[in-house]
Amino acid sequence: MNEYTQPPIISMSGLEKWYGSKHILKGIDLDIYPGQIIGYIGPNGAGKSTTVKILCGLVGDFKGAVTVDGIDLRQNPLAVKAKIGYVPENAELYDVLTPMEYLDFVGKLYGMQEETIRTRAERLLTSFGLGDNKNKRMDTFSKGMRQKVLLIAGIIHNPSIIVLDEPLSGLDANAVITVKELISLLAQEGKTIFYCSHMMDVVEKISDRILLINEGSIVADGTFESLKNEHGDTLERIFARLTGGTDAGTGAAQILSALD
Ligand SMILES: Nc1ncnc2c1ncn2[C@@H]1O[C@H](COP(=O)(O)OP(=O)(O)OP(=O)(O)O)[C@@H](O)[C@H]1O
Repeated sequence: MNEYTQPPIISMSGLEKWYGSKHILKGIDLDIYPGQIIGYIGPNGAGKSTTVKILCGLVGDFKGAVTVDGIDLRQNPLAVKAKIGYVPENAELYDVLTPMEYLDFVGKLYGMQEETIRTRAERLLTSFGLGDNKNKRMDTFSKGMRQKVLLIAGIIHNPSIIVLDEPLSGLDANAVITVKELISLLAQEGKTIFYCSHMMDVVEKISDRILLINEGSIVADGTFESLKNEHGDTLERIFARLTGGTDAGTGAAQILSALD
């Protein structure tokens, strides 16, 4: 199973997005193949979330074409949404609900049977250490607990593509390990993972293909090994070199001197 034997599961061509006069995405052409773990990295404001929100049908009014498993996003957004599980970075949860109620709501939006939702929700909540909290209102939850519920909501319908926007923010070290492991297992099952993150060490380890976006354009695309051979030894340095960033020492020194 690789890019040469199967058609792409996600195809973007000439993808452009403007917000008012701001040109956010400047022509993205990408073919992503089943089972790939894509690490999508780039500086703040580069366009990562915008790309994935378009892919997930949450942002419209774009130029270019997006197809998912051969389905055109513009023509059939509902069919595309059914194939994708989206885990946003900081979503508003319905705080007054319990995880079980929230997951029931989400599962029904995906047309799942009540019994399947309940069984899966209970098993997933237990796996994430939230079994004892499944019937507690989420307004009492910590950031990490909420993030876990969002993760579960993103995968409960067993989608073939999972899009994660900074899924590890707020998670403790144990949960980070669980999610990293989960991403690998999901990919082994043939699911495609599209993973936006600033955590270079994690991206380096789990991705089999890294995409670097800078100012709305993809400036690097390859395995970590191939990027390393071409651009530098660590993902942090590759990132800094290709996005015109300063090295960490210089940046920190500038901040400190601004306090003089
Ligand atoms: N709804 C919106 N209206 C206007 N501008 C927006 C909107 N959403 C995003 N932008 C702008 O689009 C640009 C790209 O934002 P985006 O959230 O895609 O970046 P990102 O790469 O995900 O950044 P970060 O790493 O900070 O999450 C930013 O300049 C942002 O201000």
